[in-house]
Amino acid sequence: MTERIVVVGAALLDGGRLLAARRSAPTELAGRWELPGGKVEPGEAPEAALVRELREELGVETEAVRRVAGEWPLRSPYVLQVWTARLLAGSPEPKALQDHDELRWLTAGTLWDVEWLEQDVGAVREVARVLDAGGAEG
Ligand SMILES: Nc1nc2c([nH]c(=O)n2[C@H]2C[C@H](O)[C@@H](COP(=O)(O)OP(=O)(O)OP(=O)(O)O)O2)c(=O)[nH]1
Repeated sequence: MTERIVVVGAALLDGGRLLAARRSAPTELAGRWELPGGKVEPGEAPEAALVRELREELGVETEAVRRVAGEWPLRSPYVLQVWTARLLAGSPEPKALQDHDELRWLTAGTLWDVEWLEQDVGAVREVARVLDAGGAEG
């Protein structure tokens, strides 16, 4: 059996905008933009990993809303799965606390203004469909 480890990416949506994060490390990924998130730990639900990672990396309180259809291969044994997410009432604004050096809220019209990690492009295309359909609400 091949081991497969899920990396959860958050499509954090707020007012029709998506939060993109620029990686600061490791060198081969630094400077490129991604969906904030990280590795799901053994026995952890992906939605819980998403909430934990966003708290650690961005200092925000969030909830996962729904899975975005699809799964994207990363460097073996990792695969990227994406959930839409929203900020809970009273959450602080996101800050680049860990792993990132810049954050940007993107609209459907500015989604491709940043240089996404190549392996994220398929996922961001799916998120674009969610944004076009009106966001995470509902
Ligand atoms: N978070 C995130 N990671 C991504 C994306 N695309 C992509 O290739 N990756 C890669 C980068 C890393 O090699 C891996 C996730 O690792 P990470 O460093 O964000 O996760 P983590 O906080 O759990 O890592 P660790 O330091 O605890 O090992 O997946 C993406 O959109 N979001």
